Order: sequence, then C-alpha cells, then structure tokens
Amino acid sequence: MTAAPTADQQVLTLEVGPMAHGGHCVARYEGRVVFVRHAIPGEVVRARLTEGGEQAKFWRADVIEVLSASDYRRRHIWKLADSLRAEEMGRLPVGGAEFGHITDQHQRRLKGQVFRDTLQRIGGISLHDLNIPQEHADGEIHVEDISRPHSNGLHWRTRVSFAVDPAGMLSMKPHRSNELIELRGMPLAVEGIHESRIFSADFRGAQRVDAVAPGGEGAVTLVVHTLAQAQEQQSLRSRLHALASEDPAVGNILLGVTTPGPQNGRTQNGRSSARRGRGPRGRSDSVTPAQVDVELVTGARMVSEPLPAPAREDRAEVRMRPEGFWQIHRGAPQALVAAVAEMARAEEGDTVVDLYAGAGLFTAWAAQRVGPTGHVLSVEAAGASHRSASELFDGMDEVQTLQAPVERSLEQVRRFLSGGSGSAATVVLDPPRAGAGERVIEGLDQTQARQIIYVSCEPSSFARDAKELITRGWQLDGLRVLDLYPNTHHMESVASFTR
Ligand SMILES: C[S@@+](CC[C@H](N)C(=O)[O-])C[C@H]1O[C@@H](n2cnc3c(N)ncnc32)[C@H](O)[C@@H]1O
Repeated sequence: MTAAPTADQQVLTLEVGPMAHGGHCVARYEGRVVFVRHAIPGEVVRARLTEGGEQAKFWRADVIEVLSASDYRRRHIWKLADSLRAEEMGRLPVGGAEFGHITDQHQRRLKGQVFRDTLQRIGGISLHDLNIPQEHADGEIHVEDISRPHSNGLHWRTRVSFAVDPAGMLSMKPHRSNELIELRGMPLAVEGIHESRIFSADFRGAQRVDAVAPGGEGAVTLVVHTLAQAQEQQSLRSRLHALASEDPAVGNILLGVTTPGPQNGRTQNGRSSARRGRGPRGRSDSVTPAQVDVELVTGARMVSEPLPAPAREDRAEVRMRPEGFWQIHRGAPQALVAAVAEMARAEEGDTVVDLYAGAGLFTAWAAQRVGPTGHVLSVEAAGASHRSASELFDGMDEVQTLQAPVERSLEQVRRFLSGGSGSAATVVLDPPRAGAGERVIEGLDQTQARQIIYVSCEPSSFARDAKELITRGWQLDGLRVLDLYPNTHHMESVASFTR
C-alpha cells in the first residue's frame, strides 16, 4: 500500500458502493473504507477527503466532480448545499440537505434500503420472516411521500435553527465543521420563513435564531438566543423591534438571554447547573449556561399548533412555547396520527398510554379514539411540553398527564394499564433519537399492554428496541416508513407490535 494521503486536499477517484446509515455511500480506496457524501450508489466520482490520516479506521470525503453520473442525479435543489458548486466557490457545502442532488423518488428508494439493511444488521430482523401485510411482501420497504405534489421536497420545515456569524447574518455549518456559511434563504423551510426578511436582518449579539411557523402557515415566530452583555443586548432588542415592524412575515419575537454559569457547570453546592440539550450549539468555551430567561420582544409568548385529531371539537389546537417540541414537517402531525390510527386496535372505552408525549399530539388522538369512557395517560419529561398537554386536557377526566422521565414512570404505567377495563391496552411510544432502551422495553413487557405502536425517527435505535421486543415474544405486525425529512437522509417509521 502506498503512503496514506494526508486528510486535507487529497482527491480520490472512487467507485461508489451502497448507501449506508447516516447518508453517505460506502467506497473503498486501496482496501480502506471511505464514507462519501453527496454521491449516489453506482457513480464514479472524484471526492475530496474531509477526514482521514494513516491511523484512521475509515476516511470521509465529499464529491467534487462526477465522472460517471447516476440516472437519478439532478442539479442540487440548493446551491449552498451542493458539493459541486461549493467546490467551484472554494468552500464546503452547508449541511442539512445532503440528498438534494438525488431525484425525489430515488431518495425514498435509498432510504427504504437503508431502513431494511439497518433492521437486518442491528435487529437481526428480515422483512421476509415477518408477518406484515402486502406493502412489504416483496422484502422492500416502500417509503411514503407525505409532501405536497410537485414540491420537490422543498418548503416543508416549520422549524429551523440558524447560527449567527460575526457579521450578524443567519448562517449554517457544513457537515462536521464549525465554519459558518451565510444564508440568503432556506429552501427546505416553509415559504413564510424562506421568504421573510430575516436573511438580511442584523442579528449581531445573538448566537442562534430559531424560526418557527406554526402549522406551516401564517406569521413566523423567532426565538433569538443571546449571551451578550447588557449594552449589546439593548442594541439587539432595538434591531429586533425594527425587523418586526418592517417585515409582516415576522409575528412574535422572543429573546432568550443566557446567563453563563460557573466553569465546568457546577454550582456552589456541587450540583450540575447544566440544562440538558438547551445550551447554545457550537460554543467553544467550557462555561455552562446556568439560566435562560426568555423575554417577549414583540407579539405573543405562545404559539398554537392545529391538532389533526382533537380530543374534543372545542380543543382543536394546542398552545405551546415555540421552543417546545413539535414535528417539523408541515404534514407530519397529520401523516403520523393517520398512521398510528390505522394500526391501533384500541376502541371506545379502552386504555392508551402515550409515552414521550410532547405537547400531546397522540394523546389527543387517543382521547378521541377511546372517548369519555376510556382512559389515557400521557407521559412527558419536559416541563413546558407537559404544561401544554395538561392545559389542553384540563377538565377531561379520562386523560391524565404526568411530567416524568418514562424510565422512572414504568410502575405507574403498569398500574394504569392494569386498571383499564377495555380489551386492548395500547402503548404509543415516540422516543427521541436514542430510542427507548432496554429498561423501558423490559418495563413495558411487564405491563398488560397488548399493542405497542412505536414511532421512531432513527432506524438504528428502532432496530435495537424492536429486537428486544421480538426476543420477548412480541410480533412486529405493521410497519410504515414515511419521508418526513425530504432532501435529507432522515426518515420516520411507525410500527405495530402485538402479543
Ligand atoms: C420525538 S418527541 C415526540 C413528541 C410527541 N410524541 C410528538 O409527536 O409531538 C420526543 C419527546 O420525548 C421527550 N423526552 C425525551 N426524553 C424523555 C424521557 N426520558 N422521558 C419522557 N420524555 C422524554 C422530549 O421532551 C420530546 O417531547
């Protein structure tokens, strides 16, 4: 073997192999695995190494030239995310649209293959061995399109988080890089965000800006996060007021002021002062945020999201904080609730537990399904989302909301399911990317649940949890995979397990 190339500036000619989990294709260079982004299986490309070195187990590379193109290649839908045009401009492509060079249908075909392979590799589960009806009978996963017709997978994101560069412009980072690339729009975002004036506004003094368009329609809410000192904050506030008055697309603006805590995140009494998952991203210092105070700059503090299956007619929307969790594709709430409803066996008078419930999207559907004679328990760890759900179901005796980590509420879940009078105790499970994990699966197995409907945004953790369920005697008897994240490698699945 010749001497290994250095990580930077080396360009390799590669024959591109299959798409792997994570959105890159696998290729080989002198026996070594190279994960290639912006490629399509079957192509021959020239790719620039982005990570490598002699000791590295595998290398990473970005396509900079296509020598033999796939029939499924198209001009990238977003110039800034296109690795070919980025190369011409001497910079890296921004992350977040890594499938934008692949035709829509082929993106879904590749996602289906990745899902099938992940299920097999991590879960040891083959579709041929399962008792799942018609749609996957050929051993393939058919990923369903949920976007508007002819939309090219554009304008679906109702929530986008932007970095802010030193000039105060909204920016995004390339994959695995801290470089900031200024944006002029964000074509995956709904029109209200993409066409607003936020891309020419001056956000100096802010670290991050979250844009939220409830329901995909109407005015945009901005949550602007700052660590700045008082004077700079004041100047930022004035510019935010000016933006709101100039741009009718911008409705509410909130300022999240982070007060840095002591070094290493310890308070004086030795407890951790870190707020999990809420710190501004990309900070290089080791100061841990002690507190985030959110103040209203203009408009309203709360937003309302329409519910596809309201518990009652007069509760058609859920009021929530814009920074709380909600599905990000404008069509996702409707598509996911429809998929869960189709698989669920629960009937009027039954008992349903909604775990990782967020603001109550599936809880509302469950309450509608089982009616006033049924029983629904909704479990969510985050305080703000829990408050939204408890306000939404206030006064409905058939719905209980609980703020707790699922792993610490398994005994309550067990008691709740054993107290139900219906025939089909059902658990809806929609964990974050890491999955539910063995402890939760084991706990659920010890309840009287007859059906678990597992909603997942991460095939690998789903495959691991599915294996745990199947090992314990559950049957995977329903599976749908939905393209909730067009032009990216991500996907969402809804699966039914029964016993
Ligand atoms: C993928 S979201 C699903 C939310 C909801 N089902 C929906 O579709 O709107 C996962 C939710 O789980 C919550 N969560 C994360 N870890 C948790 C835990 N250990 N226990 C309970 N909830 C948790 C998050 O706050 C988030 O609301």
